[in-house]
Amino acid sequence: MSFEIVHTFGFTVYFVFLLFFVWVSRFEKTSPGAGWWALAICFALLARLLLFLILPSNNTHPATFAYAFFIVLEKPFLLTGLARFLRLQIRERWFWLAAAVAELWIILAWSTDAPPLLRSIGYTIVNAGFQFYIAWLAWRHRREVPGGVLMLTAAASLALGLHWLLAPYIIALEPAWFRNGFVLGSMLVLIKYSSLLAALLLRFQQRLVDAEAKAMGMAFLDPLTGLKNKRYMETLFDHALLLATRPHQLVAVFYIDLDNFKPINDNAGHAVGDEVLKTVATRLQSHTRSTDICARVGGDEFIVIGTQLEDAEQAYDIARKLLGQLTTQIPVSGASYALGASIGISLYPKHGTSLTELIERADRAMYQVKRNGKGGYVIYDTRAPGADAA
Ligand SMILES: Nc1nc2c(ncn2[C@@H]2O[C@H](COP(=O)(O)OP(=O)(O)OP(=O)(O)O)[C@@H](O)[C@H]2O)c(=O)[nH]1
Repeated sequence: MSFEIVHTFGFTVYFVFLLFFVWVSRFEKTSPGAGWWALAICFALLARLLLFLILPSNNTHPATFAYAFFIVLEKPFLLTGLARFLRLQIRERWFWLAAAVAELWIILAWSTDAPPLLRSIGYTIVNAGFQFYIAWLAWRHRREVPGGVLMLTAAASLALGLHWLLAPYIIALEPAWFRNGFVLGSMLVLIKYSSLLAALLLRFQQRLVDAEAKAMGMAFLDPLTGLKNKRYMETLFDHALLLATRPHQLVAVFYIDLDNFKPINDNAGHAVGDEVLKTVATRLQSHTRSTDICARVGGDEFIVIGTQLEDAEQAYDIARKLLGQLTTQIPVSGASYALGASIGISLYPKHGTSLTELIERADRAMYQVKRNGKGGYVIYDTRAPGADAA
């Protein structure tokens, strides 16, 4: 490949990356780093451009000087970008100090016309050191970005570090390697910047997904108990779940209202009341199937939807089990509290085919238990006073 083609390809790709980084840095809520990486790639681009413009003059001296000078400047920007992106508490001034020492070396070595190997050794060590440090940081924090892209950053940086250390010796032994080394280095640089760009975009996407999940959680979960809330039952509950039951199977809706919860609040305080409600939620959840739904729909009111029941008798068994759990003393901060519960039950499809209908009938059945002295369970009965005509 000719010198011009290699470089033109290199500039174009670097320039596109520069635009990408600038573009991504302008997204609101993007992790920091993109702006620093845009600056870093600017220096890599500038170094290449100068090499391209000066080298054809057949005087390699100013070309390699300019290249060395600008390629060193890329590194502290690159590392600062990574430190900011990963929110690392590291002393960034050491990056700039190392870069300043390398620049001083370059100026002194070139102005005193030191032999090529001596000229390059100072800045190749600093460049390689930066690359190894980037590789180590990216590897250490590889789990913080999905998709393992930071592992790619680490691998490309490690390879670039080795490249920087070995290339001057290889070129001294085999001058024809200069162009191959340049192409190889450019490829590794591109892999590294691609992985950093991917890391930015993946983290951006991860934050969106997390924010969405949090918003959904806040909207449809009860903040105290972590159970589903009333809004979930009204808007998100999948009615198809009820209908998905196999033939000859039932779904039972249990409307649970705690008995004598108010005195706990009044005597022991709201905070203890809250702990009691949390224990109730845990007990309901741990004594129902994972396919069942547990929700808190009011202060001390809960709904459990039991799916795939064989017969109505099984609904009684569940109600008995839940009642047993709720009447077992609840320990909070060294004291123990006694509760009771009134449970009304409705069955799909016998008492309704929509969740609203089933909840309303289970609620009525629950009130029947309350009226009869609390502490029990009953299945909705169309013949009971206040029930709809069958
Ligand atoms: N600690 C706590 N209490 C709550 C919360 N939400 C509602 N409550 C209280 O729960 C109580 C519910 O009232 P009731 O259902 O009449 O109380 P109860 O003693 O169980 O009455 P019965 O159902 O007739 O047995 C009220 O005192 C509300 O203030 C909450 O999030 N935390």
